[in-house]
Amino acid sequence: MNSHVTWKAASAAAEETDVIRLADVRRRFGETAALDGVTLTVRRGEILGIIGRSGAGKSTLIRCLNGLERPDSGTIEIEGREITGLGEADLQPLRRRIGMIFQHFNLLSAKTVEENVALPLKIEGWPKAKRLARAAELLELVGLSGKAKAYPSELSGGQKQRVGIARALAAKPALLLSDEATSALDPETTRSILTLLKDINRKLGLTILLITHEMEVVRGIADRVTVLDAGRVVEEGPVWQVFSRPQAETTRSLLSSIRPQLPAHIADKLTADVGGEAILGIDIAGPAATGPLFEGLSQEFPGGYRLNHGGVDHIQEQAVGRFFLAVPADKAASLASYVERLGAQVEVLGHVADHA
Ligand SMILES: Nc1ncnc2c1ncn2[C@@H]1O[C@H](COP(=O)(O)OP(=O)(O)OP(=O)(O)O)[C@@H](O)[C@H]1O
Repeated sequence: MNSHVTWKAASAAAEETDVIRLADVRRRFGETAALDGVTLTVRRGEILGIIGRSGAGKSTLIRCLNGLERPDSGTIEIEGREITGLGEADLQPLRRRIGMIFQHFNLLSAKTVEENVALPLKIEGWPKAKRLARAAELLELVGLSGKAKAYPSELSGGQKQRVGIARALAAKPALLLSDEATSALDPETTRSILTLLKDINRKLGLTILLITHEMEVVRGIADRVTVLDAGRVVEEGPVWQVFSRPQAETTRSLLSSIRPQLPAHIADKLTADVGGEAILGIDIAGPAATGPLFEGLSQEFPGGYRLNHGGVDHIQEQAVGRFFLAVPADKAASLASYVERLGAQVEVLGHVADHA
């Protein structure tokens, strides 16, 4: 049977479904379970972030997705087609369905910007005029129309990544896989690249898989997030929900750089001995976070609490609040149940003898 025809048929059948589906994927290296039963989906049109510490299995996952690594067991479907059993010849068209961008851009220094962008089309056998026309279209999309004849060495890091994005999109992939694509860029350039990715996601309905250790990247543009730890999915969900109430210890630790933390001079005084003041950590997200939380608290507990630290952030247009309150120890339980009734999650972090 013509594999091109079956490929097309499988793609058409999966058009309305998920772009990628992994079910119970396992891959060991000796004693190390790099992927230990990973099940996840990337839905068409979404931006999914995958985060995890070094060694969590992110690179192994990427290599399994582009067929460079074969799982020991489990299934990987791309646009409805199971790929784990495919040979090299059948993997080629699959690889073209995934456009990739990298931390160090991977541009060819001896080729011009337009030649770099057109390269995947040259490999596919497009005639020169057509591929240069497509390159021009893509360079306009990424805001680099004037740089077609420039060489990579003449570009800034942000411009190089724009070229990388244009090249990744050349063959109209089903998915853009971003492998730490902003890790080598300064914060301002990172923001401009993220804005571009979000823009392309909206304009073209492009599905994006972001593999990153930068929480800001996921907070900035992802719809959903999956957290990997030691080869397992330990948490997943809409970004605002996971970032407002991380449940797994790994997620809490990964997010510690972007969530308000109890100031160190107060944390240093915390003890497990009940007495003095209790220090409560309060997470409240969604509509409840912009409601009259403090007005209500002041009425219910007049003079009975102090705000130590915290604030309200906005993720995916949802308010995400995190506060640290000091409360007389004998009032802690009733105050905690009051804010829990408003939809907050409360944790007693410990007690301090004096005013902290
Ligand atoms: N080819 C290999 N041989 C032996 N062990 C490997 C191999 N590839 C990965 N591993 C191990 O599998 C685990 C997962 O590695 P992987 O590179 O996928 O993690 P990662 O999340 O990408 O880490 P990083 O963020 O540091 O790149 C690690 O413990 C790693 O040492």
